[in-house]
Amino acid sequence: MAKISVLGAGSWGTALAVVLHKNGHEVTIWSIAQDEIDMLKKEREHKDKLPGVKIAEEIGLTTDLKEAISGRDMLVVAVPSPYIRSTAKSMAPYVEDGQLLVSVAKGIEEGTLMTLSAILEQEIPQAEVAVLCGPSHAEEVGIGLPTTLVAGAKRKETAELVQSTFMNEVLRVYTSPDVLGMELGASLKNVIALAAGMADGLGYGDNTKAALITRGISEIGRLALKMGAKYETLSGLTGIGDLIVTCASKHSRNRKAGMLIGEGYTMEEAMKEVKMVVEGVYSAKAAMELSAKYDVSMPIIEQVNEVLFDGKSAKEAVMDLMLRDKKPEHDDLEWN
Ligand SMILES: NC(=O)C1=CN([C@@H]2O[C@H](COP(=O)(O)OP(=O)(O)OC[C@H]3O[C@@H](n4cnc5c(N)ncnc54)[C@H](OP(=O)(O)O)[C@@H]3O)[C@@H](O)[C@H]2O)C=CC1
Ligand SMILES: O=C(CO)COP(=O)(O)O
Repeated sequence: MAKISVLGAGSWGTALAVVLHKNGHEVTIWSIAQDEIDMLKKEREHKDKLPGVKIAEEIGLTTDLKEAISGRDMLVVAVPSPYIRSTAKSMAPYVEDGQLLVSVAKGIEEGTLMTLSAILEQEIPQAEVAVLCGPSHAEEVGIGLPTTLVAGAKRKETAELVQSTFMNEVLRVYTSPDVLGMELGASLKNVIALAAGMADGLGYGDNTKAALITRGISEIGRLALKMGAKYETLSGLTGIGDLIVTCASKHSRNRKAGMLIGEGYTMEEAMKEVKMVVEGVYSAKAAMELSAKYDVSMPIIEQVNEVLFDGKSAKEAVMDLMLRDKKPEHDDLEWN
């Protein structure tokens, strides 16, 4: 049995805390927000963000970061990407040498273009950092529906430790050394999911969705490979797998926000309506900057940026995608 704290009491942090407690670990949830912790202590359920999932009495709840970190075998970092750096800075003084941090959030930092594990490593150099992601909505993990994830780390033993800590009969965890590929897949898919949602909001059909998923992984893959990620990762659970679930699921926050924008909401109105974090909005500009930096064409992500930040209508964005210059499906396939 390990002593584990989950930092971030949103839907994902809560669902993972419930899993870890069911796996027999001693679990504490930390949140920056006192009112959230007070509510969770009273209700033992996150009624807004994860209704129907009970938080057992044995799961500790605190806003005291030092208490949450000291003496823990593992710290699961589940705060949304815009707060990763500030949370890491606050954590740093309390993290012991070699203490294991598992990043479960998805995003790329605007400006620095850094992945979240890289931010944790920069701010808390004494820590050992791993990532855990894959096609997984908190709503389904929280009630124990069969789900697969991937634990990534530089060291095989670290990935295997994360694997055995989270794995159970309804949560199958694989391992991977390709942390960069995992994090790029996990964060960029959110931007494509906004586009998939917009298509739904416009009343388009399954053909459009399939096109966005397929051409979406194609542009994510182009960039990720150029940045050093592995092809296998993009064709695996944290690449195409996560993209499929986010573009198709009724639980997806990014798809929901996109759908509202397709129906005519502004980005701000859509984010307010979804209530939970819409990570694709925060990663969209970073994705565009990466596309320029690595000189990779990312037409869907470009159109999503124009809709989010330049006032372009979703319908016009789809038209612009359809009317791009004629081209082969795969640039590098040769005719005999
Ligand atoms: N939900 C899911 O199914 C999955 C989510 N993820 C990823 O996990 C991450 C967390 O998502 P999720 O749990 O859904 O998010 P939620 O929107 O459900 O929760 C966000 C949490 O962050 C807290 N928060 C707000 N401001 C700060 C701050 N300044 N510093 C630290 N924490 C703050 C919120 O507190 P308050 O409520 O008080 O505002 C809340 O507890 C995201 O990167 C997401 O992409 C990954 C896989 C699945
Ligand atoms: O990353 C997630 C699921 O894998 C959460 O984001 P969405 O809710 O937008 O799908």
